[in-house]
Amino acid sequence: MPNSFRSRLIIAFLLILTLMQLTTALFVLSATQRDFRQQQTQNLKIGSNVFVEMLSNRNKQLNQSLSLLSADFGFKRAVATGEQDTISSVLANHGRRINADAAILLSPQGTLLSSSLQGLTKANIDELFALTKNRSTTFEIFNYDHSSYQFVLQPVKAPTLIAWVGMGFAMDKNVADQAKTITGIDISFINQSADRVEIVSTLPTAQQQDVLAQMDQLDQTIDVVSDDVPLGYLSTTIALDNNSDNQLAVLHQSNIKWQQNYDALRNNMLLVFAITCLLAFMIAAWFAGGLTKPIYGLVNFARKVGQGENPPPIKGAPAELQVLANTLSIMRENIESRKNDLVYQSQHDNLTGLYNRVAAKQLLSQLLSKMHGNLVMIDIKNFRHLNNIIGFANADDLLVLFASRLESLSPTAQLISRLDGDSFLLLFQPGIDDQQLDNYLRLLTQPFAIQGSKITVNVRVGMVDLSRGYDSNDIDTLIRHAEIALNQARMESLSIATYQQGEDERYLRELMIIRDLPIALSQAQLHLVFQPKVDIQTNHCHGAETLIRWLHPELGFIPPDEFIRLAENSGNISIISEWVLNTTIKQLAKWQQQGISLTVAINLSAHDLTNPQLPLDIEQLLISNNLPITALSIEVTEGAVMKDAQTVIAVLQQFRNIGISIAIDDFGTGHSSLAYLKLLPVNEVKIDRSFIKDIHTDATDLMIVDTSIRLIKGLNLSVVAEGVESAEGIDILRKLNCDIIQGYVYSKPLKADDFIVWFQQFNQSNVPF
Ligand SMILES: Nc1nc2c(ncn2[C@@H]2O[C@H](COP(=O)(O)OP(=O)(O)OP(=O)(O)O)[C@@H](O)[C@H]2O)c(=O)[nH]1
Repeated sequence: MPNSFRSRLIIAFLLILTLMQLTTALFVLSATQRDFRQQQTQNLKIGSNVFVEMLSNRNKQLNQSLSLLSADFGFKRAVATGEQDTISSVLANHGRRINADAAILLSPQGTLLSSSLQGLTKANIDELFALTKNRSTTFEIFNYDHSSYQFVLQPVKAPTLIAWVGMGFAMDKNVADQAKTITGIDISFINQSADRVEIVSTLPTAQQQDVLAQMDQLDQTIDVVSDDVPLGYLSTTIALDNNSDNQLAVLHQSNIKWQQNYDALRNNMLLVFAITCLLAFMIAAWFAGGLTKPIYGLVNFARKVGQGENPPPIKGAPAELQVLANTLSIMRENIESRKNDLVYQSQHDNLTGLYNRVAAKQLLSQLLSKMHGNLVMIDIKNFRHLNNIIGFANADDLLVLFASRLESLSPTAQLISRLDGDSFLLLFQPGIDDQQLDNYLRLLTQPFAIQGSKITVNVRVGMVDLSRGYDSNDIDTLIRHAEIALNQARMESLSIATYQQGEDERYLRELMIIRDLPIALSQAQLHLVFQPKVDIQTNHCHGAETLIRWLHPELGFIPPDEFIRLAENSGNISIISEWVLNTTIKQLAKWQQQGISLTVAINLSAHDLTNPQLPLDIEQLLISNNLPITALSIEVTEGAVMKDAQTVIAVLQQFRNIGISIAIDDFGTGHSSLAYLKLLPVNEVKIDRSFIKDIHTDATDLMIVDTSIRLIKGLNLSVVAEGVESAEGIDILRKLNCDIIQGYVYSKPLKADDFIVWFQQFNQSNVPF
């Protein structure tokens, strides 16, 4: 079945038409057939009546002729006198006059007196009398010698009955032809007896035989018509004698003419049918073409809409299709607009309307064809805190104002995007110089009016110089470099940091260190070493400073400064301090059990020093390990104290109160002043190695250390010199009245077991340096 609408329409049209035509033809042909048959039957009936009438007329003719004969005086005398010649002559003359085929004279008793029929028997004569006596039809047929005769018998009276005279016509071919001439219908006379059947007919010989062969199909009721006896004829039968069915007249109405008419009608109808079909096909094709053209137009229209095109409106289409096309157009517009919305949303930040990270990356890859300018990442400092203070909704408003200010400031950035939270990425081409950036940031951080209040924000900036060479495949690298720079600014508390070559590797290393630190603790990659602290006045070692070491499986030895700084920045320092504290105490307890008493100093970070609970926890730990409070001392850097001096001093005071000794580490390297020392509850000050290591050669260092020792001593604090590497150094420091020395000159930091061996040997030998 073809698929196209047009073909289906044509087929449907033709099917309907064919069905209608076939139905009509069926009705017409069957009505015609019925009508023709009725006409045939009617013809047959009329023919039968005419035929019967014809026989009746002939009967009358016979009667009249016999009446004249029996009234004829000469004839009566001849009969009465028995004049045989006269009788024969009169009978012959009379018979000839009416063309009778048979003439007989019988005595009143039935004896044959004269006859034109040879061999007439007594039985024949009895049959004739019987016919005459039982006369009931308008004619009587006498069967003689396998032939039928229409026969009439009348009495001859003078005045009494003197004889019977009879005459008859043979039912022969002439009669049949006559009847056919009058009725136009073929006729057959059939005479059947026990031994033979005779037929006289107007039909051709072949059909005559067919009739005889089909005798059993003939119904002898006059009104009943038999079909196809013989083939191509309707036949009706008239029984000629009353008593038997031996003599029949069968009328045959040929239906050839009717069949020809019928065939002609059928053929004409077929012709009309064919022509109508052809015409119908042409009309259907034309009509379907007209009907489907706008539909195909619509299909094309829909296809183009489906391909995302905007096709022109369909012209000349019916209103319904026009509505459909318009609906499709509207649908396309809606889809387009929704797609645009989606594209916009996928590229823009919902809150500020700036480009988002995805769009920023795409745009950067396009804009980076010009290899110059600066990529600037701006982050609002402590935005989390600000969120908490002014509330999320107000912080949102602030971000919106911040974003629109970014767009309004000069120099105008080619790309302004919000990467996430409080982080923005800007591309300046052809670059922004330091002064312009300072100015830009100054204007950017002007107070924002939020709910009637003025909110000031501080920002930090990570910057990348694009002239270093990035291409469109390096966008992720480029953004990471900006993040590294920003992170550096965050770590180093700078406002602006610019990415330097190589920082990427450092950044990755640092990320790895930060990531691996917690694992390192649980997998025992960290261990403690102990560096002796020797009292140079007594030449005795009372204790050591414990230092942490990390042997990373991939990076190897990681300097403690590096990972401690990273742990501090990443907020992991407390887990290191906790580990150091626990491990040291465990080691001290072990030594204690071995009868070795000494004081080990641990380093605490700025973060640890803001925990007011720490001194009590440490005290508790010492007690629970049966260690004296003097077993542990703490070292803190100037920097750690300065970060939050008030809180730290309070915590230090607690340490002091419970009897834990406190040392200020790396003295001289920070920006603290001696004035602070006075306020700090410390016992000891450690002069940084940078002043000590060259003390025997560098007069300035000597002078600084001398002055420092004097001042520290003036505050009643012990002095520790770090990084002493030579015996001269010891001598000088001893002369300068330094109390304790820590350095390679005695020992580098040692693992616990090595340290304790060194410790015992040193104190036993007690050899002065
Ligand atoms: N109001 C608001 N806050 C957001 C939005 N997106 C992220 N934030 C918040 O922004 C803060 C960003 O935190 P951080 O990246 O630690 O930023 P910070 O507090 O400025 O920290 P530093 O950058 O180190 O100074 C988090 O508290 C987020 O919940 C936002 O759309 N609206």
